[in-house]
Amino acid sequence: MNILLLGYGKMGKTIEQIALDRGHQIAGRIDRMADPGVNHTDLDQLSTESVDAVIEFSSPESAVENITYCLERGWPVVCGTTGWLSERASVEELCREKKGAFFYASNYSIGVNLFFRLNKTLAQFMRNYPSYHVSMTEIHHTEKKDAPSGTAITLAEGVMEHLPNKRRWVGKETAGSLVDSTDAVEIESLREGTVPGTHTVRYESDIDRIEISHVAHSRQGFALGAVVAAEWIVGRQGVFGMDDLLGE
Ligand SMILES: NC(=O)C1=CN([C@@H]2O[C@H](COP(=O)(O)OP(=O)(O)OC[C@H]3O[C@@H](n4cnc5c(N)ncnc54)[C@H](OP(=O)(O)O)[C@@H]3O)[C@@H](O)[C@H]2O)C=CC1
Ligand SMILES: O=C(O)C1=N[C@H](C(=O)O)C[C@H](O)C1
Repeated sequence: MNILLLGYGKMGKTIEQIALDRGHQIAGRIDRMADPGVNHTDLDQLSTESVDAVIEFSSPESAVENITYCLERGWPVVCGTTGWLSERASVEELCREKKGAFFYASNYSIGVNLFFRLNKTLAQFMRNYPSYHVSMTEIHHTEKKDAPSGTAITLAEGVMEHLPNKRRWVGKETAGSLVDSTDAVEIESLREGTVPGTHTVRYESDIDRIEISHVAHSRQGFALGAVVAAEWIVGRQGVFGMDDLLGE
């Protein structure tokens, strides 16, 4: 399969290695260009048939433009970029309108997706124990542009699904300035060295603490999941996520 890489940074390079190991070819590698027009000129030179699927791991500012371009060209897109989800509805709408294929996951690692399920199950248990206060911490490398991480937001959404008194999430720094944050899941974002991604969900009472954590040792799991999603999306039409790939 011919894969176009949009974003050729830490993730793009890891994905390339895994894609080659799995027998795929790289149709192109597009990284940041000073002038966005230059970027598209490069893409315009690729024939539609030379790309079977696009894997997009760029930046919060460029993701929507990149995805839109690919959907217009009829290329299936697997996107891992975080920090752009306020525009998710319009991207998904465009995908349906174009009868295209779009796959998004805040985290492509199988382990994290198991952790998402564990998080929901734990939240279901905790529903009957309101003396426990839920909060989260995510730790990433210092180059990360967005906070909280996309994964932390997905975890907070999983908690909100099962704890009726939690209706939104807030960054820890904002929580302190709110008059009332009792209806919010507080997320602390820490940036340290080269940490690939650590997420902790915590339930704290006066008596004790229950905590679950996922610690990524490298970017391999994220990259492998994205390549598997690209293999899976070819020939499909619609808007997809990891539950479609892994089975509910
Ligand atoms: N869903 C998941 O499983 C995972 C998601 N991520 C997310 O993926 C994204 C990328 O992460 P990572 O690779 O670590 O980040 P990097 O900063 O290492 O790489 C991103 C690359 O994209 C380039 N870029 C910027 N603008 C464009 C553009 N318009 N078109 C193409 N490329 C562009 C950047 O160039 P320049 O440096 O010049 O700006 C950079 O080289 C982030 O949003 C991150 O949160 C990361 C890991 C896992
Ligand atoms: O930027 C990163 O590195 C990561 N981003 C994703 C996120 O925001 O959740 C996934 C992973 O944690 C690594």
